[in-house]
Amino acid sequence: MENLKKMVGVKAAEFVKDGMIVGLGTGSTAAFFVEELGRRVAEESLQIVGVTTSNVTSAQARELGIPLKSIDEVDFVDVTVDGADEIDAQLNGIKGGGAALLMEKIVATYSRDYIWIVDASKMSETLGTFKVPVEVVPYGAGQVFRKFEQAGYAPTWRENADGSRLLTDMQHYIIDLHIDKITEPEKLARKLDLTVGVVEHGLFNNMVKKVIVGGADGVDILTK
Ligand SMILES: O=C(CO)[C@H](O)[C@H](O)COP(=O)(O)O
Repeated sequence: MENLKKMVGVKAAEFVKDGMIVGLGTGSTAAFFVEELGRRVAEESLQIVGVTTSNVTSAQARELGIPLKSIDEVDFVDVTVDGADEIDAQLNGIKGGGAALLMEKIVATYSRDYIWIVDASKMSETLGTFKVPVEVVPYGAGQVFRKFEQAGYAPTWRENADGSRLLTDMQHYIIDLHIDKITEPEKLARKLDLTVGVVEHGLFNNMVKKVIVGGADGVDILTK
């Protein structure tokens, strides 16, 4: 599995050229992409500026010597490469397994090209195998949780290893929704968008342009 993640991370780095502003995703797969960019910065004098999607990725990029800017310091991002938790046949996806969905969605929104890198186990016909993370402001979060219970979404709080409630980099909570088959991801996204207290959710519908999938037979590139 680690080999597959590395393979797609290195492949995605081929889309990064000198002078680009690059969105740096979050997670174990995106970390291989960032690592490869760091190698090229050090060994090949690759000139790029990174815009990161989490504190963890910022720390990794700094360690590797990749120059960084915030999303507000750039006009746009040339290309963002990120992982995903589940992708359906139409290339809609669920993200946020690493609790970075808000920053990830903001950076993706201002990116001219947006690429996901995954191993083949993340691909499915219909979304729903993975939980849908929803980022909520702490004030009134219990009310939002109850609303999700009443809607039949079987919500759970995202917690740290010690059982305390996880706070995102943006100081919000995550409520995970367990919905079996999400046949209409756009309808669900609209409902979540309209829920007061919800900052963002992990449904990334119609956003990605390319998916690089690593499997036993090598790398496959799916485009939209
Ligand atoms: O959305 C994310 C973080 O919020 C990650 O991209 C997603 O969870 C995939 O991570 P990994 O590559 O470790 O499986």
